[in-house]
Amino acid sequence: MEQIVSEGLINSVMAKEAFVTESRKKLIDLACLMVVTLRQGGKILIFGNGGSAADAQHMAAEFVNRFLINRRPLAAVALSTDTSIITSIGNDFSFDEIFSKQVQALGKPEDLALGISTSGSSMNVIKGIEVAKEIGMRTAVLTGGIAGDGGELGRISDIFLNVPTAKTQHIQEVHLWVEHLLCEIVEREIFGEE
Ligand SMILES: O=C(CO)[C@@H](O)[C@H](O)[C@H](O)[C@H](O)COP(=O)(O)O
Ligand SMILES: [Zn+2]
Repeated sequence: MEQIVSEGLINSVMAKEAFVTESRKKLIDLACLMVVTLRQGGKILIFGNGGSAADAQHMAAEFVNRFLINRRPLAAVALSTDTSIITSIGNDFSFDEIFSKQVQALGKPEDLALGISTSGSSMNVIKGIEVAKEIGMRTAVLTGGIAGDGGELGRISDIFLNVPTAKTQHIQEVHLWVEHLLCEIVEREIFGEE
């Protein structure tokens, strides 16, 4: 048990370090894309599966309510939360379309689609990003995997932030850290130290 704790700590820290070494600039680029989107009256549509579905709604809550500063709400919607929409699309059409149909319904060219996938290969996230591109939206993804190219999602998105480790749990741990950093940068850029 001691070993599990020690290895978990070391691997988690190493995943963060590897991410920052590779993607510090891309993190800032994505934060800037979010700032531009929100300043121009666009919204951020966030989606992913499992733990990443939880991340999507966690992040949307930080934007709509607050992160560190009391300020006006920022426009963000998690597409992983409406069980009626998700089950009806999954039941009547395909689970692959649970995000793409919502992006079609809500997305506007001035919006940003943010997909989250530790494998970079979940078909419903890929389809969500594809539809966002068709609409003319900005697109970004948080991915993982040792290849470092973000998989299919990395290939089709404007910006991808990849966590270069094979372990899903550590990719998710870094994703949450990155999501909080994005919220902090965006909030400070738009509202300063209010
Ligand atoms: O939280 C975890 C694993 O830590 C799982 O729920 C995980 O998110 C699910 O298996 C997802 O379906 C994985 O999808 P993805 O990240 O590869 O797109
Ligand atoms: Zn998990």
